[in-house]
Amino acid sequence: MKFSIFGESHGPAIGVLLEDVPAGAALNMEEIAFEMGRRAPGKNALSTARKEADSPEVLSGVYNGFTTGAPLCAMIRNTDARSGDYSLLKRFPRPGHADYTAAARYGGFADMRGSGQFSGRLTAPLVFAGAVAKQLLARRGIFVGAHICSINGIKDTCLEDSPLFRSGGESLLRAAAHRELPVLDEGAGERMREAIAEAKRNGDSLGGVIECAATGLEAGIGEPGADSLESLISRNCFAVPGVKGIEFGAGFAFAEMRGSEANDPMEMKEGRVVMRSNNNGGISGGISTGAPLLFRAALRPTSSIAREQDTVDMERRADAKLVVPGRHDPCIVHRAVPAIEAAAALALLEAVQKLYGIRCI
Ligand SMILES: Cc1cc2nc3c(=O)[nH]c(=O)nc-3n(C[C@H](O)[C@H](O)[C@H](O)COP(=O)(O)O)c2cc1C
Ligand SMILES: C=C(O[C@@H]1CC(C(=O)O)=C[C@@H](OP(=O)(O)O)[C@H]1O)C(=O)O
Repeated sequence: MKFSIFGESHGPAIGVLLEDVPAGAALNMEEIAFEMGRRAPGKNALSTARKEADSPEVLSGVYNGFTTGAPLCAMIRNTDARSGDYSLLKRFPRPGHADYTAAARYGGFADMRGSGQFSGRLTAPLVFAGAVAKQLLARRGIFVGAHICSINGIKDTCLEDSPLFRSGGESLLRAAAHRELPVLDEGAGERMREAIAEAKRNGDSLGGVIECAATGLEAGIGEPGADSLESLISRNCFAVPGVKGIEFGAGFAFAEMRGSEANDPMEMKEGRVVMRSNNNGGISGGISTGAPLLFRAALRPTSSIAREQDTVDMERRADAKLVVPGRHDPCIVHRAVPAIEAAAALALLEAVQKLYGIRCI
Protein backbone atom coordinates (compact mmCIF):
# COMPACT_ATOMS: atom_id res chain seq x y z
CA MET A 1 0.00 0.00 0.00
CA LYS A 2 1.60 3.25 -1.16
CA PHE A 3 0.84 6.38 0.84
CA SER A 4 1.25 10.00 -0.01
CA ILE A 5 0.64 12.73 2.54
CA PHE A 6 -0.53 16.19 1.54
CA GLY A 7 -1.31 19.57 3.07
CA GLU A 8 0.20 22.17 5.33
CA SER A 9 -0.41 22.84 9.02
CA HIS A 10 -2.21 26.17 8.54
CA GLY A 11 -3.80 25.45 5.15
CA PRO A 12 -7.46 24.37 4.93
CA ALA A 13 -6.72 20.65 5.40
CA ILE A 14 -4.15 17.87 5.50
CA GLY A 15 -4.63 14.29 4.36
CA VAL A 16 -3.36 11.11 2.80
CA LEU A 17 -3.88 9.18 -0.42
CA LEU A 18 -3.54 5.40 -0.13
CA GLU A 19 -3.03 3.28 -3.23
CA ASP A 20 -3.04 -0.50 -3.67
CA VAL A 21 -5.57 -0.95 -0.88
CA PRO A 22 -7.05 -4.44 -1.22
CA ALA A 23 -10.79 -4.40 -1.98
CA GLY A 24 -13.36 -5.82 0.42
CA ALA A 25 -11.71 -4.95 3.74
CA ALA A 26 -14.17 -3.82 6.41
CA LEU A 27 -12.66 -0.72 8.02
CA ASN A 28 -13.39 -0.22 11.70
CA MET A 29 -13.77 3.58 11.88
CA GLU A 30 -13.92 3.51 15.70
CA GLU A 31 -10.47 1.98 15.84
CA ILE A 32 -9.22 4.61 13.39
CA ALA A 33 -10.74 7.37 15.58
CA PHE A 34 -9.05 5.87 18.65
CA GLU A 35 -5.64 5.98 16.91
CA MET A 36 -6.23 9.57 15.77
CA GLY A 37 -7.18 10.57 19.33
CA ARG A 38 -3.97 9.13 20.77
CA ARG A 39 -1.97 11.62 18.67
CA ALA A 40 -4.35 14.60 18.57
CA PRO A 41 -3.07 17.94 19.95
CA GLY A 42 -4.48 20.06 22.76
CA LYS A 43 -5.51 17.32 25.15
CA ASN A 44 -3.44 18.23 28.22
CA ALA A 45 -0.64 20.41 29.62
CA LEU A 46 1.98 17.94 28.33
CA SER A 47 1.14 18.91 24.74
CA THR A 48 0.61 21.93 22.50
CA ALA A 49 -2.42 24.12 23.26
CA ARG A 50 -3.65 23.91 19.66
CA LYS A 51 -6.99 22.08 19.65
CA GLU A 52 -7.99 19.95 16.69
CA ALA A 53 -10.69 17.29 16.48
CA ASP A 54 -8.63 15.36 13.93
CA SER A 55 -11.67 13.50 12.64
CA PRO A 56 -10.86 12.19 9.17
CA GLU A 57 -13.30 12.56 6.28
CA VAL A 58 -12.98 9.65 3.87
CA LEU A 59 -13.41 11.05 0.35
CA SER A 60 -12.92 7.92 -1.71
CA GLY A 61 -12.03 4.23 -1.60
CA VAL A 62 -14.61 3.12 0.99
CA TYR A 63 -18.24 2.33 0.21
CA ASN A 64 -20.81 0.78 2.56
CA GLY A 65 -18.05 0.25 5.12
CA PHE A 66 -15.77 -1.77 2.81
CA THR A 67 -12.71 -0.73 0.85
CA THR A 68 -13.52 -0.58 -2.86
CA GLY A 69 -9.98 -1.11 -4.19
CA ALA A 70 -9.94 2.48 -5.55
CA PRO A 71 -7.39 4.93 -4.12
CA LEU A 72 -8.46 5.78 -0.57
CA CYS A 73 -8.29 9.49 0.23
CA ALA A 74 -8.84 10.86 3.72
CA MET A 75 -8.84 14.52 4.68
CA ILE A 76 -8.45 16.17 8.10
CA ARG A 77 -9.46 19.81 8.39
CA ASN A 78 -7.29 22.40 10.16
CA THR A 79 -9.55 24.46 12.39
CA ASP A 80 -7.32 26.12 15.01
CA ALA A 81 -4.45 27.76 13.12
CA ARG A 82 -2.94 30.94 14.64
CA SER A 83 -0.69 32.04 11.81
CA GLY A 84 0.40 35.33 13.39
CA ASP A 85 2.74 33.32 15.66
CA TYR A 86 4.87 32.58 12.60
CA SER A 87 5.15 36.06 11.04
CA LEU A 88 8.68 36.68 12.39
CA LEU A 89 10.16 33.26 11.68
CA LYS A 90 10.91 33.74 7.99
CA ARG A 91 13.22 36.58 8.94
CA PHE A 92 14.47 35.00 12.19
CA PRO A 93 14.60 31.20 11.63
CA ARG A 94 14.22 28.96 14.68
CA PRO A 95 17.39 27.02 15.53
CA GLY A 96 16.63 23.32 15.22
CA HIS A 97 13.39 23.69 13.23
CA ALA A 98 13.10 23.66 9.44
CA ASP A 99 12.60 27.40 8.86
CA TYR A 100 16.11 27.95 7.48
CA THR A 101 16.27 24.76 5.41
CA ALA A 102 12.77 25.36 3.98
CA ALA A 103 13.88 28.85 2.86
CA ALA A 104 17.06 27.41 1.32
CA ARG A 105 15.20 24.61 -0.46
CA TYR A 106 12.13 26.50 -1.69
CA GLY A 107 13.67 29.92 -2.30
CA GLY A 108 11.40 31.76 0.13
CA PHE A 109 8.14 30.38 -1.36
CA ALA A 110 7.45 27.72 1.30
CA ASP A 111 4.31 28.21 3.40
CA MET A 112 5.92 29.03 6.73
CA ARG A 113 2.61 29.34 8.62
CA GLY A 114 2.62 26.70 11.33
CA SER A 115 5.82 25.24 9.79
CA GLY A 116 3.83 24.30 6.66
CA GLN A 117 4.56 20.78 5.46
CA PHE A 118 7.29 20.37 8.11
CA SER A 119 4.84 20.47 11.00
CA GLY A 120 4.39 17.49 13.31
CA ARG A 121 0.73 17.97 12.38
CA LEU A 122 1.43 15.99 9.20
CA THR A 123 1.67 12.90 11.41
CA ALA A 124 -2.16 12.99 11.70
CA PRO A 125 -2.66 11.61 8.16
CA LEU A 126 0.26 9.22 8.75
CA VAL A 127 -1.58 7.85 11.78
CA PHE A 128 -4.75 7.47 9.68
CA ALA A 129 -2.82 5.47 7.06
CA GLY A 130 -1.16 3.43 9.79
CA ALA A 131 -4.52 2.64 11.38
CA VAL A 132 -5.72 1.23 8.04
CA ALA A 133 -2.47 -0.74 7.68
CA LYS A 134 -2.81 -2.13 11.22
CA GLN A 135 -6.30 -3.41 10.48
CA LEU A 136 -5.07 -5.11 7.31
CA LEU A 137 -2.07 -6.64 9.12
CA ALA A 138 -4.35 -7.90 11.90
CA ARG A 139 -6.05 -10.10 9.28
CA ARG A 140 -2.73 -11.96 9.01
CA GLY A 141 -2.29 -12.06 12.79
CA ILE A 142 0.32 -9.28 12.83
CA PHE A 143 0.15 -6.74 15.66
CA VAL A 144 2.15 -3.49 15.90
CA GLY A 145 2.48 -1.52 19.14
CA ALA A 146 4.87 0.89 20.83
CA HIS A 147 5.54 2.60 24.13
CA ILE A 148 7.71 5.39 25.49
CA CYS A 149 11.03 3.72 26.26
CA SER A 150 12.48 6.82 27.95
CA ILE A 151 12.07 10.57 28.29
CA ASN A 152 15.19 12.57 29.16
CA GLY A 153 16.79 9.42 30.63
CA ILE A 154 13.74 8.38 32.73
CA LYS A 155 13.24 4.78 31.64
CA ASP A 156 10.13 2.66 31.23
CA THR A 157 10.38 -1.16 31.47
CA CYS A 158 11.91 -2.59 28.27
CA LEU A 159 9.70 -4.94 26.28
CA GLU A 160 12.45 -7.57 26.21
CA ASP A 161 12.58 -7.57 30.02
CA SER A 162 8.88 -8.11 30.37
CA PRO A 163 7.92 -11.77 30.94
CA LEU A 164 4.49 -11.09 29.45
CA PHE A 165 6.00 -9.87 26.20
CA ARG A 166 8.37 -12.82 26.01
CA SER A 167 5.38 -15.14 26.02
CA GLY A 168 4.06 -13.26 23.02
CA GLY A 169 1.44 -11.07 24.74
CA GLU A 170 0.29 -7.85 23.06
CA SER A 171 -1.80 -6.90 26.06
CA LEU A 172 1.01 -4.77 27.57
CA LEU A 173 1.16 -2.51 24.56
CA ARG A 174 -2.62 -2.41 24.17
CA ALA A 175 -2.90 -1.26 27.80
CA ALA A 176 -0.16 1.37 27.28
CA ALA A 177 -2.10 2.80 24.31
CA HIS A 178 -4.93 3.78 26.68
CA ARG A 179 -2.67 5.81 28.99
CA GLU A 180 -2.06 9.55 28.67
CA LEU A 181 1.66 8.71 28.56
CA PRO A 182 1.89 5.33 26.78
CA VAL A 183 4.21 3.47 29.18
CA LEU A 184 4.31 -0.07 30.57
CA ASP A 185 5.24 1.06 34.10
CA GLU A 186 2.87 3.76 35.35
CA GLY A 187 5.40 4.84 38.02
CA ALA A 188 7.89 5.70 35.27
CA GLY A 189 5.09 7.54 33.47
CA GLU A 190 4.48 9.68 36.55
CA ARG A 191 8.19 10.62 36.73
CA MET A 192 8.17 11.47 33.01
CA ARG A 193 5.09 13.65 33.47
CA GLU A 194 6.82 15.63 36.25
CA ALA A 195 9.98 16.03 34.17
CA ILE A 196 8.01 17.37 31.17
CA ALA A 197 6.08 19.80 33.42
CA GLU A 198 9.35 21.03 34.96
CA ALA A 199 11.01 21.51 31.56
CA LYS A 200 7.97 23.48 30.40
CA ARG A 201 8.08 25.71 33.53
CA ASN A 202 11.74 26.42 32.71
CA GLY A 203 10.94 27.34 29.11
CA ASP A 204 12.64 24.19 27.88
CA SER A 205 11.73 20.88 26.21
CA LEU A 206 12.62 17.18 26.45
CA GLY A 207 13.38 14.36 24.02
CA GLY A 208 13.26 10.62 24.38
CA VAL A 209 13.09 7.17 22.84
CA ILE A 210 10.12 5.14 21.56
CA GLU A 211 10.30 1.34 21.49
CA CYS A 212 8.15 -0.37 18.87
CA ALA A 213 7.36 -4.06 18.40
CA ALA A 214 5.58 -6.20 15.84
CA THR A 215 4.40 -9.67 16.79
CA GLY A 216 2.88 -12.44 14.69
CA LEU A 217 5.26 -11.81 11.79
CA GLU A 218 6.32 -15.13 10.23
CA ALA A 219 9.94 -15.76 9.22
CA GLY A 220 10.78 -14.79 5.64
CA ILE A 221 9.18 -11.33 5.16
CA GLY A 222 11.44 -8.66 3.66
CA GLU A 223 14.50 -8.76 1.45
CA PRO A 224 18.20 -7.91 1.49
CA GLY A 225 19.60 -4.61 0.26
CA ALA A 226 18.05 -1.18 0.02
CA ASP A 227 14.49 -2.50 0.50
CA SER A 228 15.34 -4.46 3.66
CA LEU A 229 12.81 -4.43 6.49
CA GLU A 230 15.13 -2.07 8.38
CA SER A 231 15.24 0.27 5.37
CA LEU A 232 11.45 0.39 4.89
CA ILE A 233 10.83 1.00 8.59
CA SER A 234 13.58 3.63 8.86
CA ARG A 235 12.37 5.47 5.76
CA ASN A 236 8.86 5.74 7.21
CA CYS A 237 10.11 6.66 10.70
CA PHE A 238 12.13 9.55 9.32
CA ALA A 239 8.85 10.90 7.89
CA VAL A 240 7.98 11.67 11.53
CA PRO A 241 9.43 15.14 12.24
CA GLY A 242 11.76 15.10 15.22
CA VAL A 243 13.04 11.52 14.70
CA LYS A 244 16.85 11.67 14.70
CA GLY A 245 17.96 8.09 15.34
CA ILE A 246 16.84 4.50 14.95
CA GLU A 247 18.20 1.16 16.10
CA PHE A 248 17.05 -2.42 15.63
CA GLY A 249 17.34 -5.01 18.38
CA ALA A 250 20.52 -4.41 20.39
CA GLY A 251 21.34 -1.64 17.87
CA PHE A 252 24.31 0.51 18.91
CA ALA A 253 24.99 -1.81 21.87
CA PHE A 254 26.23 -4.41 19.31
CA ALA A 255 29.35 -2.28 19.01
CA GLU A 256 30.30 -3.18 22.60
CA MET A 257 29.48 -6.92 22.36
CA ARG A 258 31.43 -10.01 21.36
CA GLY A 259 30.01 -12.43 18.79
CA SER A 260 29.42 -14.94 21.55
CA GLU A 261 27.11 -12.44 23.29
CA ALA A 262 25.53 -10.94 20.19
CA ASN A 263 24.36 -14.10 18.42
CA ASP A 264 20.83 -15.31 19.11
CA PRO A 265 21.16 -19.06 19.88
CA MET A 266 18.71 -21.16 17.87
CA GLU A 267 16.73 -24.19 18.96
CA MET A 268 13.84 -26.39 17.88
CA LYS A 269 10.68 -26.04 19.97
CA GLU A 270 7.66 -28.15 19.10
CA GLY A 271 8.97 -28.48 15.54
CA ARG A 272 9.56 -24.73 15.12
CA VAL A 273 12.83 -22.81 14.82
CA VAL A 274 13.09 -20.29 17.67
CA MET A 275 15.83 -17.94 18.89
CA ARG A 276 16.61 -17.97 22.61
CA SER A 277 17.49 -14.27 22.63
CA ASN A 278 16.46 -11.49 20.25
CA ASN A 279 19.49 -9.20 19.88
CA ASN A 280 18.76 -8.93 16.17
CA GLY A 281 15.31 -7.49 16.86
CA GLY A 282 13.56 -10.07 14.70
CA ILE A 283 15.46 -9.19 11.50
CA SER A 284 18.44 -10.91 9.87
CA GLY A 285 19.64 -9.98 6.39
CA GLY A 286 16.75 -7.54 6.03
CA ILE A 287 14.25 -10.43 6.46
CA SER A 288 12.04 -11.31 9.46
CA THR A 289 13.28 -14.17 11.66
CA GLY A 290 9.88 -14.97 13.18
CA ALA A 291 10.91 -13.50 16.54
CA PRO A 292 9.17 -10.24 17.62
CA LEU A 293 10.40 -7.31 15.55
CA LEU A 294 11.88 -4.70 17.89
CA PHE A 295 13.27 -1.27 17.17
CA ARG A 296 13.76 2.06 18.92
CA ALA A 297 13.47 5.58 17.53
CA ALA A 298 15.10 8.60 19.21
CA LEU A 299 13.25 11.92 19.16
CA ARG A 300 14.88 15.27 19.70
CA PRO A 301 13.64 17.75 22.32
CA THR A 302 11.17 20.14 20.66
CA SER A 303 13.12 23.00 19.09
CA SER A 304 10.56 25.76 19.73
CA ILE A 305 11.41 26.56 23.34
CA ALA A 306 10.40 29.68 25.27
CA ARG A 307 13.97 30.81 26.07
CA GLU A 308 15.90 33.44 24.16
CA GLN A 309 18.10 31.83 21.50
CA ASP A 310 20.82 32.90 19.09
CA THR A 311 19.73 33.04 15.47
CA VAL A 312 20.27 35.22 12.42
CA ASP A 313 18.39 38.10 10.81
CA MET A 314 17.91 36.93 7.21
CA GLU A 315 17.09 40.48 5.99
CA ARG A 316 19.97 42.34 7.63
CA ARG A 317 22.33 39.32 7.27
CA ALA A 318 23.38 39.82 10.92
CA ASP A 319 23.32 37.88 14.19
CA ALA A 320 20.09 38.20 16.14
CA LYS A 321 18.19 37.00 19.22
CA LEU A 322 14.86 35.16 19.08
CA VAL A 323 12.20 34.22 21.59
CA VAL A 324 9.92 31.77 19.75
CA PRO A 325 6.27 32.75 20.16
CA GLY A 326 3.23 30.47 19.92
CA ARG A 327 1.90 27.14 21.15
CA HIS A 328 4.36 24.29 21.29
CA ASP A 329 4.73 20.76 22.62
CA PRO A 330 7.19 20.69 25.56
CA CYS A 331 7.84 17.08 24.51
CA ILE A 332 6.70 15.21 21.40
CA VAL A 333 7.65 11.67 22.42
CA HIS A 334 4.23 10.60 23.78
CA ARG A 335 2.36 12.07 20.80
CA ALA A 336 4.76 10.45 18.34
CA VAL A 337 4.14 6.90 19.66
CA PRO A 338 1.13 6.24 17.36
CA ALA A 339 3.06 7.84 14.48
CA ILE A 340 5.97 5.42 14.93
CA GLU A 341 3.52 2.51 15.09
CA ALA A 342 1.97 3.80 11.85
CA ALA A 343 5.40 4.07 10.20
CA ALA A 344 6.19 0.45 11.15
CA ALA A 345 2.75 -0.91 10.16
CA LEU A 346 2.95 0.72 6.71
CA ALA A 347 6.46 -0.67 6.18
CA LEU A 348 5.42 -4.20 7.20
CA LEU A 349 2.34 -4.07 4.99
CA GLU A 350 4.56 -2.97 2.09
CA ALA A 351 6.91 -5.92 2.67
CA VAL A 352 4.05 -8.45 3.02
CA GLN A 353 2.30 -7.15 -0.12
CA LYS A 354 5.56 -7.17 -2.06
CA LEU A 355 6.00 -10.85 -1.29
CA TYR A 356 2.42 -12.11 -1.58
CA GLY A 357 0.69 -9.48 -3.74
CA ILE A 358 -1.72 -6.66 -3.02
CA ARG A 359 -4.73 -8.92 -2.50
CA CYS A 360 -2.99 -11.21 -0.02
CA ILE A 361 -4.61 -9.44 2.92
C1 LIG B 1 3.40 15.15 16.90
C2 LIG B 1 4.52 16.16 16.76
C3 LIG B 1 4.37 17.42 17.29
C4 LIG B 1 5.40 18.36 17.18
N1 LIG B 1 5.22 19.58 17.77
C5 LIG B 1 6.21 20.49 17.70
C6 LIG B 1 6.06 21.77 18.29
O1 LIG B 1 5.04 22.07 18.91
N2 LIG B 1 7.08 22.65 18.16
C7 LIG B 1 8.24 22.33 17.51
O2 LIG B 1 9.14 23.14 17.45
N3 LIG B 1 8.42 21.14 16.95
C8 LIG B 1 7.44 20.20 17.02
N4 LIG B 1 7.62 18.97 16.42
C9 LIG B 1 8.91 18.65 15.79
C10 LIG B 1 9.15 19.46 14.53
O3 LIG B 1 8.07 19.34 13.65
C11 LIG B 1 10.48 19.01 13.87
O4 LIG B 1 11.53 19.09 14.80
C12 LIG B 1 10.80 19.91 12.67
O5 LIG B 1 9.87 19.71 11.63
C13 LIG B 1 12.20 19.65 12.10
O6 LIG B 1 12.34 18.33 11.69
P1 LIG B 1 13.49 17.39 12.29
O7 LIG B 1 13.48 17.58 13.78
O8 LIG B 1 13.08 16.00 11.90
O9 LIG B 1 14.79 17.82 11.68
C14 LIG B 1 6.59 18.03 16.50
C15 LIG B 1 6.73 16.75 15.94
C16 LIG B 1 5.72 15.81 16.08
C17 LIG B 1 5.90 14.43 15.51
C1 LIG C 1 -0.93 21.04 15.46
C2 LIG C 1 -0.12 20.09 15.84
O1 LIG C 1 1.10 20.30 16.42
C3 LIG C 1 1.85 21.41 16.03
C4 LIG C 1 3.20 20.93 15.60
C5 LIG C 1 4.18 22.00 15.48
C6 LIG C 1 5.45 21.70 14.80
O2 LIG C 1 6.28 22.62 14.65
O3 LIG C 1 5.70 20.54 14.40
C7 LIG C 1 3.96 23.25 16.05
C8 LIG C 1 2.68 23.64 16.66
O4 LIG C 1 1.85 24.20 15.65
P1 LIG C 1 0.92 25.52 15.84
O5 LIG C 1 1.83 26.66 16.00
O6 LIG C 1 0.10 25.59 14.59
O7 LIG C 1 0.06 25.29 17.07
C9 LIG C 1 1.95 22.42 17.19
O8 LIG C 1 0.70 22.77 17.69
C10 LIG C 1 -0.45 18.68 15.68
O9 LIG C 1 0.44 17.87 15.94
O10 LIG C 1 -1.59 18.37 15.27
